[in-house]
Amino acid sequence: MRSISAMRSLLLCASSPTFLRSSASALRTPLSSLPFRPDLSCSKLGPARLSTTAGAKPRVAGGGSVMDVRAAQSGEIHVIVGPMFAGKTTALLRRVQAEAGTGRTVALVKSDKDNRYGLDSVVTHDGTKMPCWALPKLSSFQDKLGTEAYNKVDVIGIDEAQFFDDLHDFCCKAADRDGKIVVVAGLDGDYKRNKFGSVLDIIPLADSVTKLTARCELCGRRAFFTLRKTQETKTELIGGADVYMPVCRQHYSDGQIVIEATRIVMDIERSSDPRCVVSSQ
Ligand SMILES: Nc1ncnc2c1ncn2[C@@H]1O[C@H](COP(=O)(O)OP(=O)(O)O)[C@@H](O)[C@H]1O
Ligand SMILES: Cc1cn([C@H]2C[C@H](O)[C@@H](COP(=O)(O)O)O2)c(=O)[nH]c1=O
Ligand SMILES: [Zn+2]
Repeated sequence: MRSISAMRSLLLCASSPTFLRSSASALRTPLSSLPFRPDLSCSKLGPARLSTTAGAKPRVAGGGSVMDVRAAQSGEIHVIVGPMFAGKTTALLRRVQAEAGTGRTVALVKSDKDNRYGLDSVVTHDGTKMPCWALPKLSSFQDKLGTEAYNKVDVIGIDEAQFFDDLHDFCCKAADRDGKIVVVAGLDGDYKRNKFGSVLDIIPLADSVTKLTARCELCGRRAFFTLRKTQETKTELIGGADVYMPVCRQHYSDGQIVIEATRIVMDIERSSDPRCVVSSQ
């Protein structure tokens, strides 16, 4: 009993404003003092990668009571997964744009492994763009921005989340400790339908999880999987429609058979090629 009441006192103490760490929401400042105020047009590319629009809106209205302060501190994690071409990046940009539209300060991050369209922007398969930070790891985000700017960020959008090894730790800290809204988009599975990176590890941390589907390129039904069209077997292989296609369950299975058959034929051709004969000695 004593330990339960001790725990309760600790929790009450932890919810007092003085105990609370400084956070994005607590530090929310007039927009005029923010470092960047670009026009948040997805199709416009500019140097600024922190975005907001007019009239900063507090995450929790009015009050000022302990409960309000605690609620205002509370971060969120929203996860968007699905195969390639499902619209994950489109959904991420829409969400981040909507948040910026309410006056929150947003920052967008992607892995620097994804150099398909340059490193200064997140780009969807149909060409919608938004400026971003391209980082090797998420732990470098705060350093890149500087602590002052980091504290002013309300919403962090992460694209290509499967490429970040430190995704779990970063999301935990950003949402739980720093009160950020974190919106994560990434592949839940790789071309073999194995879990990809740490994306699935953040599901237990999430407020919401959305699994999107694409259209099967072969039959037009809903596509849940990504088929790799080449013989390359390494897990990470940057590419677009040249290398991958979204497929339904049936065409994923058929695709594996075709790819395996192609591999066998190529192996046979290679072994019967006189230039490839290896001495048995
Ligand atoms: N098989 C495909 N090949 C190329 N582009 C596609 C294909 N299927 C859908 N798209 C386009 O890709 C857009 C989604 O792009 P995006 O949001 O970048 O998806 P994701 O991030 O899930 O890969 C769709 O709105 C559509 O215009
Ligand atoms: C399936 C699969 C994909 N990738 C790479 C290919 C692309 O560069 C990205 C996914 O981009 P998208 O925005 O979701 O279209 O991931 C990979 O490296 N390995 C895979 O198995
Ligand atoms: Zn199909």
